[in-house]
Amino acid sequence: MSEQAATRAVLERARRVVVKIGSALLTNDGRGLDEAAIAGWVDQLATLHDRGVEVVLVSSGAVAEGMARLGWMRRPGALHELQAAAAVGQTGLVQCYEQHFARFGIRTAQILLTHDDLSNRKRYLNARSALRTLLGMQVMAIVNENDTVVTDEIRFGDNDTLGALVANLLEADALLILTDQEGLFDADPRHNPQASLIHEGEADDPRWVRVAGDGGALGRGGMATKVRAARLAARSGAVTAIASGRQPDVLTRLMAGERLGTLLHPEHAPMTARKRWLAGQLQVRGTLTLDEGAVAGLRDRGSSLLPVGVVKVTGSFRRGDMVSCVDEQGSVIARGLVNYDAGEAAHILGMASHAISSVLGYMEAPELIHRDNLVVL
Ligand SMILES: Nc1ncnc2c1ncn2[C@@H]1O[C@H](COP(=O)(O)OP(=O)(O)O)[C@@H](O)[C@H]1O
Ligand SMILES: N[C@@H](CCC(=O)OP(=O)(O)O)C(=O)O
Repeated sequence: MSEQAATRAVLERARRVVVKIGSALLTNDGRGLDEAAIAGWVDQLATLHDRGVEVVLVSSGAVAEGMARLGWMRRPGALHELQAAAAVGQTGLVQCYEQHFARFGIRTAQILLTHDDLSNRKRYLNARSALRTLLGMQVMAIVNENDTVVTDEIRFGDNDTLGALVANLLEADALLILTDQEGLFDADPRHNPQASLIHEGEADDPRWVRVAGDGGALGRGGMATKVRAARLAARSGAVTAIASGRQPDVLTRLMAGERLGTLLHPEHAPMTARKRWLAGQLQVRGTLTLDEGAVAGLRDRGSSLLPVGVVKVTGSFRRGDMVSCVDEQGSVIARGLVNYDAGEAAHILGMASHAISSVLGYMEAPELIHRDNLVVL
């Protein structure tokens, strides 16, 4: 078997998949939901469901449908208006899916998540067990961001990231991202008609970040967030396909191993669930700059981060917050939950751990970040 065929066969074997359908595709050129297209994807999802593939759907479209229902021609800039449009549109979105899945006797459930839900460990575990239970009951879960309650600071914004985190949560075999382009091109085809499609590659390949641009008028993150989503999904071992939702039978063809769209596969062994949860956190409260020895310790030996390897502390964080670890050139090396607040960390940086109690008057822990709470990126 050729290497390409072997790669595509991953999808033939996939038993649990997350399918993400983007705004750019769902929304009939900004005139509300494209119901005929939705009916077509539901037909394919029902086929996969009948074959015993476990599917979770991440669907955008609430804001666009809300705008159409409210008669708004332009996407509002103000957050409270976006929240209102999402509230109006989300009911229509789920109703549309529900009606079409009912043709196949498939029950549906709506799950609205925020970044907070996935960063709080307890709520993350709750979301995971609810989704697993729904899968066990063969219910089609339809996930979206809970746009009505998020603020700019804590929103995913695009649904690619949300799709990847759901793939992580469920340890899905694949993330299938449907959009309005055939896949990832070596330049944005909206501006470069000569751009050519990338068929296969590794999710972590730095070249993809350079070629992936932003989104169109309807979508949010463009290819940049799809490439990032593929990297996130790879952390739990999932392969990501990016393909055009307008291709007839795109989902069933992808799952039959057909060479459609772009396939980005994981290069490394999957991280543990806890490390993935750490890696998925978006809110970072500060930065620790590490010397060369500490960078090598984290990268090559999986060590904890000790104060002696830190040369600079920035930001205002408390014990237990997420901080970023960078090298002296500013490249991000790792991320983790810190054992000391910013003021304490600034006092003990560069010191041997046995000196912590004499400087601070106490010692919470000998390391600034324990290796169990640290994820190397
Ligand atoms: N390298 C690239 N390859 C393909 N599409 C790209 C690339 N860079 C930017 N894009 C743009 O990304 C858009 C898809 O993303 P987006 O508009 O966010 O859609 P969705 O709502 O489906 O997530 C495409 O319409 C395309 O113009
Ligand atoms: N949560 C938003 C979707 C955000 C969005 O458009 O994301 P994307 O489909 O990734 O471009 C909505 O339902 O309108």
